[in-house]
Amino acid sequence: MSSALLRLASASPRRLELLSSIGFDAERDIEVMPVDIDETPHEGESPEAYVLRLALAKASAGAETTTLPTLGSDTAVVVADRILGKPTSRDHALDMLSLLSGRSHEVMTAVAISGPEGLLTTRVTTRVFMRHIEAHEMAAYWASGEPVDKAGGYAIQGRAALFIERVEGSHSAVVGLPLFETAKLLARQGVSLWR
Ligand SMILES: Cc1cn([C@H]2C[C@H](O)[C@@H](COP(=O)(O)OP(=O)(O)OP(=O)(O)O)O2)c(=O)[nH]c1=O
Repeated sequence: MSSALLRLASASPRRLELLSSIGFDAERDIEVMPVDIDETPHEGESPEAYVLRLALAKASAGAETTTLPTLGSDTAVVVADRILGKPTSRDHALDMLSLLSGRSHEVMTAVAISGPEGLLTTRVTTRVFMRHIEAHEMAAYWASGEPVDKAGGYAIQGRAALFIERVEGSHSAVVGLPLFETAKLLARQGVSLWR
């Protein structure tokens, strides 16, 4: 019988790593079950509503086949009211980096956790300040392979740290899961980190 404490409805290796970093055993405590949902924003949907809707959809879909508390999350990069998803091509990635270069933007991450208390949610917005990125740096960054599966086409936990002057808010939320807020929700659902 599985002794897992939590189902993670996510294909993101970052979310699993983040949960491991606060004391979960990735193999024993977490059952990973990615769910496939349509991530297209609705017409006129605000970025705040968008990330919350997707986190709820992931948690709900993941919870259908388990009695374990189930976590779904979504991260979006938002600049000038535009939601930047994951780049679909080199040009798309370079366009995104050009938009982000030399200014600040917001990263919104929503988390939904189902469990005995029903569906609990939280949303964290973090401001990320990027320096100007030269065209040759953007090209080299794309060639590194890092932007591919990242919202906004960059990874703060990787080489994009070279471009990021500072962050106001939650660093872990930018990587994919706001750990402080997530641990509070988990505790409310009866998932304790201190065993
Ligand atoms: C901005 C940023 C995003 N990301 C990643 C986190 C997420 O994995 C991804 C945002 O896409 P999401 O759609 O939130 O997540 P996902 O598709 O990877 O996984 P799932 O939907 O199955 O949970 O971008 C970083 O790793 N570093 C960063 O600095």
